Amino acid sequence: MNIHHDTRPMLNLIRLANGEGLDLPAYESKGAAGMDLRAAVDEAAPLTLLPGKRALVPTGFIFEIPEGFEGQVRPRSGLAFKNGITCLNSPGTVDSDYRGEVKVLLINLGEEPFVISRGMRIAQMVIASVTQARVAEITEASETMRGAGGFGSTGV
Ligand SMILES: O=c1ccn([C@H]2C[C@H](O)[C@@H](COP(=O)(O)OP(=O)(O)OP(=O)(O)O)O2)c(=O)[nH]1
Ligand SMILES: [Mg+2]
Repeated sequence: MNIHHDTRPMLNLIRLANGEGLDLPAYESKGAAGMDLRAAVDEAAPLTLLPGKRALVPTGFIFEIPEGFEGQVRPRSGLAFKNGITCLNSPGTVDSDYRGEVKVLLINLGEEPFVISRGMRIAQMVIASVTQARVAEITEASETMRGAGGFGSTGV
């Protein structure tokens, strides 16, 4: 018998009151890296983001990111290209121990007001594995060819 076992990490979601009726965050194509996040703004009160302004937009869900992973909140290129809408803290970091509502910090870098209505796909979240390092203070760094050269030291 052929047993198909889904080995993908499990992402548990808790729907909050403001997420009532919203589609679950979802991968919009088979190979999509990120799941689209929807705006959990009030149906009767869309959010207007004026040029140059920012807003923390709720998603309506608590994400239980599995241990050893993070959620990266990234802009959608279509909104960035067409409307100048991006994530100010891109990529946003959702820690695996965070138990608050995931929110998206959007900024309008465009020239027109942008209206965010309920259910609009405003950003995407990529689940990525994380390595935590141990930290040790030392007095001398090991020698390398590069040394302290950086910020364009190798030329263009
Ligand atoms: O785009 C984002 C970024 C962060 N968060 C939540 C989840 C994350 O685990 C928490 C803290 O984020 P971060 O560490 O980036 O912010 P901070 O300014 O360092 O806050 P804190 O002191 O709470 O860590 O805020 C979001 O919901 N969306
Ligand atoms: Mg932090």
